[in-house]
Amino acid sequence: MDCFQYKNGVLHAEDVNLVDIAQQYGTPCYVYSRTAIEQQWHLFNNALANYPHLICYAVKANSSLAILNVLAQLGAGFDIVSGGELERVLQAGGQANKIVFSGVGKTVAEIRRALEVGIFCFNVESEAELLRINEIAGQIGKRAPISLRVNPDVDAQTHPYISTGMKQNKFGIDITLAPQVYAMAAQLPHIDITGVDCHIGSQLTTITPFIDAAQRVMQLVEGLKQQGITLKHIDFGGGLGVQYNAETPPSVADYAQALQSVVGNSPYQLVFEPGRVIVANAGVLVTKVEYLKQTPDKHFAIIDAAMNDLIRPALYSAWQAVSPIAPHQQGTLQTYDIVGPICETGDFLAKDRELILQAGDLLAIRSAGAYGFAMSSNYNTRPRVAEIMVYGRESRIIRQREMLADLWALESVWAY
Ligand SMILES: Cc1ncc(COP(=O)(O)O)c(C=O)c1O
Ligand SMILES: N[C@@H](CCCC[NH3+])C(=O)O
Repeated sequence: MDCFQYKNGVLHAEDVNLVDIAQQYGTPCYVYSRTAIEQQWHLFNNALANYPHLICYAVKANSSLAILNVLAQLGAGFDIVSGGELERVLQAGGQANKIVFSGVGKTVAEIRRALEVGIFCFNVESEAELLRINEIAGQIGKRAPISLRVNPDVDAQTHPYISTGMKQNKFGIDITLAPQVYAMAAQLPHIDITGVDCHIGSQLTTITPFIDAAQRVMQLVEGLKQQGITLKHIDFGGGLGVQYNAETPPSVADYAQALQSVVGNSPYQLVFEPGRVIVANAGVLVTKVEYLKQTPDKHFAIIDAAMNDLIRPALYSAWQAVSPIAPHQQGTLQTYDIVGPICETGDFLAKDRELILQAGDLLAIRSAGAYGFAMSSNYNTRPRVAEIMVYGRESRIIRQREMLADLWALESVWAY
């Protein structure tokens, strides 16, 4: 079920009218549908029902405590990439023993804390990191569960900035070198080898790169067995794409089926790290048109949200749908660039959209639940916006709009 639908000519989040949301909480604001998140979770979980599995939601996609809490209650594990994300997950009620820790730059303090709370596994991205984890585990009298994140050199056919599984990327350990790094790990006194991991990129819309990578990982796993190294789990990362526009990403069921068939009847626990597919289409950014502006060349709709609130269009030329919340029944269709008030030409949320608009209209930027608020900033001294969660007929504020004083609370002037 699509949780964002028009009812009586007004866009709703579940049963809540988005005009009412804008009045109650102000604009801009992010609005998330709790039901949509739950639906996506169940879709993913059910698709893996026949296999022992652990779904570790990728916290970076949307790390709001309320969203982490919804997923924790559903039994999710979490994929984290920083000490900050670790504390967020614990704060939101997530279980430490369902956390995988990815990322190329884990610090001493982050590793120590993860060992102390007892995470499921470190996804190790280099030999140097492996040695560091071994040393810290030794110092505090623990054994560290690890998997190597391997780089299978597969083209994920996505935007180059979010492709991670090619030789020239900084991520993972070259898969051809992995057998020798596993051999080294097996000799380290404070390391427990538990699995293997691979994440080749984000917003993948075809299944072939996933299958290519999985086949390479399975070859490695077979080779390791001959070396006397038996794994317990295989982590296929995240990356499944969603529909923003005309993409036709594989369904969750087809994706899960394809990967399970590569693994066959092997006795491994399968781990996944989905982010976007769980939350992207569960959120919208609600914004108001401040002005309409016409130049000899163009029509602009200047809105109260900007690239600091949602950077994906500026950063990746990403396309996200723009829906009028209470569309006009009549008026003139114009082709608008939807732009923010920030002093950058790259400050656009959408380009060339055919809309009937007036100043004061409310718009919903769709598919904004993933990598939206999480990537927002205070550029141009703009307070980060409020976040609202909707469930059925109810809405709650899950993050207050920042106040200006918050923005300089940590600063001081140097009176000289
Ligand atoms: C290691 C890792 N796991 C999981 C994800 C989640 O990816 P996605 O949101 O595309 O599912 C990412 C981001 O691409 C990542 O870097
Ligand atoms: N931030 C990216 C996804 C990056 C995934 C991080 N590994 C996006 O908005 O599409």
